[in-house]
Amino acid sequence: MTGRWIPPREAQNGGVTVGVQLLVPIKPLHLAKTRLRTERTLPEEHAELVTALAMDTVLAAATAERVREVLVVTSDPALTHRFRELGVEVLPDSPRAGLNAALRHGDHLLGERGTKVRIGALQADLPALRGTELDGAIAEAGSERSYCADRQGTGTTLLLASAGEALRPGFGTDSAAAHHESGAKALLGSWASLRCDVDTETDLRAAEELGLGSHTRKLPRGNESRPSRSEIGCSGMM
Ligand SMILES: Nc1nc2c(ncn2[C@@H]2O[C@H](COP(=O)(O)OP(=O)(O)OP(=O)(O)O)[C@@H](O)[C@H]2O)c(=O)[nH]1
Ligand SMILES: C=C(OP(=O)(O)O)C(=O)O
Repeated sequence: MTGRWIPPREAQNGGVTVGVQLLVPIKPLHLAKTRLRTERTLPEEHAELVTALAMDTVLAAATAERVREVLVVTSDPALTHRFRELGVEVLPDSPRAGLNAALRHGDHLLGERGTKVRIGALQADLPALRGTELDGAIAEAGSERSYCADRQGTGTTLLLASAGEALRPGFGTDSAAAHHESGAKALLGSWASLRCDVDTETDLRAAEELGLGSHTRKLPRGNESRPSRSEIGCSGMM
């Protein structure tokens, strides 16, 4: 895909930039979303799936009125190329630095630019995301540090810093509780598309029921008829 998608919004309100800058972290493709991989998954198929999930997430987030800009944080060269082709800014990450380190790094880089913006983090695996639901969550957050839990209630799909503050990400196991303990307000709206992060096949089916974005929707599904990687003599890491 080529061509610019949607330019960052330049709205200003008394010198303060309006809207949230959302950081979307993505692991290198061969390391990401291991729970969606089976023995039968080909490396290039897996890379396409992870890319499609992230593209649908980023493109949907960019349609939200309350989002000024979406920035991908990754060290993956193919992802960097794909997103830059779309006109999405990509911030560099150091390989294997970890999710929270990647987000702190992105927050720091944006802070160095000196614009007074509100920072948030959005998971890259929300392929059914609707911009209107993201808008609803940002509206409910008001100016407070806030988080949106995933549909299981344990993880976090969206973290918003309060305006002018650092993000202080606490992603990882039980991050919803960690963000709650850090003083963030729980966002309680019933935004199914914002809560449906995709870690497993079951999650992917749930996202499918909500309506997948166009990149994920067009991928072939099901690989039961194909021989497994060991059957065709593949070994080692993807
Ligand atoms: N830039 C960056 N992103 C990361 C890093 N670690 C995790 N992420 C991203 O953070 C998001 C949340 O992570 P998970 O939902 O656990 O996804 P995952 O680690 O790819 O999936 P599993 O291998 O199944 O655990 C995903 O979009 C990851 O790609 C990192 O070190 N750097
Ligand atoms: C890292 C997280 O994602 P997941 O629970 O989807 O692995 C998180 O929610 O903090």
